[in-house]
Amino acid sequence: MTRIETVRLRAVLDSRGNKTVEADVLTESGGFGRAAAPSGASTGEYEAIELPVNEAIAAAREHAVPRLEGRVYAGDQREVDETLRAADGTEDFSEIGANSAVAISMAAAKAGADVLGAPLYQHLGGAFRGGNFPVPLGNVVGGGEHAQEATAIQEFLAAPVGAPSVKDAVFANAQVHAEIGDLLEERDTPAAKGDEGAWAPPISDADAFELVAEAVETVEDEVGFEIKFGLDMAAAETFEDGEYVYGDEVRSTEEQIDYVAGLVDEYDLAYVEDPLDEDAYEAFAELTDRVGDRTLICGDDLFVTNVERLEDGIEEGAGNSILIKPNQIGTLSDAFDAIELATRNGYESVVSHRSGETEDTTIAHLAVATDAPFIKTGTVQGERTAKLNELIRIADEAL
Ligand SMILES: C=C(OP(=O)(O)O)C(=O)O
Ligand SMILES: [Mg+2]
Repeated sequence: MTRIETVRLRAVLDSRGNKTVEADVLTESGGFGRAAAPSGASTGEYEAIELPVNEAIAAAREHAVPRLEGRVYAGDQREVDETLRAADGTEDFSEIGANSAVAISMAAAKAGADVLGAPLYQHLGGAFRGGNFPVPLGNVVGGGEHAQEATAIQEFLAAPVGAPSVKDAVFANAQVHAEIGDLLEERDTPAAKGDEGAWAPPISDADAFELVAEAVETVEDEVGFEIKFGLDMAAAETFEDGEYVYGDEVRSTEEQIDYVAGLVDEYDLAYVEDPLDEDAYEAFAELTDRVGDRTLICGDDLFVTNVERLEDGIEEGAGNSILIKPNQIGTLSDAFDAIELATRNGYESVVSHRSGETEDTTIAHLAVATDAPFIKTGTVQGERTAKLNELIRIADEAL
């Protein structure tokens, strides 16, 4: 019933104005799914390979599309994704591009859901999913690789952990974003916005901590539930010759661990992503030992949504949380496997967007389908609100 009839690929624009791959999957019974690949700026060294868009499309048309059309069922996600892997023939999708692979994988999932007449999260997660919603981590101030002349730390994230509903959480994050805009104006601090719509003021990290702490406290009082905040330190981007270089601050590994542990306690951080380099399993484990009982230490560039890297992390006790970005690994099945392995081992999953995004909403469904406790998908700007509004619709059973 869900046999794939046609796969169409095209180049479309992402939120940075770069080209990205969009896929349409049509089934013989009239099912339709469309999805587009996101794209990172602070990409991990061990991510699957994103090819130049025209190359990715040409290679996928040559190697993957003929194996899918008329042969594979869109409703059988494992078979779709195994076919993509077989068509590619490499570990890292360097033949057809992880951008083509993930677009086709997600489009097939949507076509499968369409034929079944079920929302995507239910097709992916089964009949018992849809009751739990992720806490959205909202990027409100940022810099690093996402904005020039701004904070050295890549992302300051609002974390409305006490919100009674996903809708309240989404609105609270937007309130924190607005409050920071007001505070910056009051202080005559000019601020552009970074790739994800977060404020990108030309201030030090220390000033940004005070700014975010004040905004979070104000909004917490207004909404009446607990809002914490967290960070994506994207430390692999700042690791040079064995040292962490954040603006004028240079720290050894031990100093970086002390610094982050101090921040966790001073600001009661709920979440710290990539506080250390992408190869620093041991240092991750040391930091997790020190503060893992009171905060999430999340691996993004460390784990790159890769089951093998996560297995190594579990063995060493590195982190207690994994960022899940389907395009880092290339297919939805791989992303599912990483989430399931994480859950079985007490690691929290944070389903995530990329800094370059489209209006695609697949990750909202993936988070609900897997009961992921967190989603990181921005705060404002259309390509971010597309996912947030989809979460609200899912909660409202309005799909
Ligand atoms: C979303 C992120 O940025 P990018 O997509 O640039 O890797 C991140 O580092 O978590
Ligand atoms: Mg990150």
